[in-house]
Amino acid sequence: MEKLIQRVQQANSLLCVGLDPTGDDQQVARRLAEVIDQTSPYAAAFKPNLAFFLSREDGVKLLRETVQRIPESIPVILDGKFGDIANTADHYARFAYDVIGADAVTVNPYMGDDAIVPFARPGKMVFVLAKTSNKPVHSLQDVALTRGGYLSDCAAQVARKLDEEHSGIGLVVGATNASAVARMRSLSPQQWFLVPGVGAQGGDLQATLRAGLRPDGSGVLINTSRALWQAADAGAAARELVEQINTFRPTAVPSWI
Ligand SMILES: O=c1ccn([C@@H]2O[C@H](COP(=O)(O)O)[C@@H](O)[C@H]2O)c(=O)[nH]1
Repeated sequence: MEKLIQRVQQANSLLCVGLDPTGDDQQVARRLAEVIDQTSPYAAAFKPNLAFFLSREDGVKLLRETVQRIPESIPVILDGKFGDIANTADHYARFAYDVIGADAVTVNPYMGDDAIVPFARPGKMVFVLAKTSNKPVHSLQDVALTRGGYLSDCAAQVARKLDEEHSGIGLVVGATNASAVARMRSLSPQQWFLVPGVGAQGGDLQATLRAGLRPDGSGVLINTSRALWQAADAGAAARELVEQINTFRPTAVPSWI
């Protein structure tokens, strides 16, 4: 978390650059290098999605090389949506942190605390799926509880409890439902949110930031993947997005000026 906070301050950015590489192997290697190099000045974090690498023959090698290309000062969140019993989760954690060199992961909380805790190593961050961005059917997350609230609230409560015990536990909250973002923020006033859904999924940036930003103008990482991958100039697109995000937060002078 310290690395993330330092980077957010250094770049004056809450942008998470998603890396969901598509195309043939040669194109992908070239485009990954281009996107990383062009967007690095504006990135608070990078988020490679594991599926887009594992679907290639040399996917793990490509993922390692991708992470190695990212400047050391910028946190890498490996979006693997891991979630299994503790001894299996421990192997996923070794893969993410020791093999790949990630600073953080995404985890599916459905199997409970022991699916999450092995990832909570000192100096690492864990983003727990709470209210995801996909629409429209949330037959589990939107189940209404008899005590009030929704099943997704339980994920937020588990993440908050684990954050108090281990620190560095945040939430994944989709940008496609601003009122859910607000509800998650009321349940987790201090935790970091990883927020996908802006760009290709049509999430409302302004409404999301209004609902999700902490009073200090931080605590939210806005992820966008396809919109940057497909941009003619990924650097310009990233910069523009950072500027839009910063109009909704108290800003310092960006480092790139
Ligand atoms: O709720 C979630 C959790 C994760 N994702 C992931 O984020 C990116 C979004 O990509 P876009 O191209 O910006 O739509 C992708 O890797 C998803 O797997 C999510 O979208 N929603």
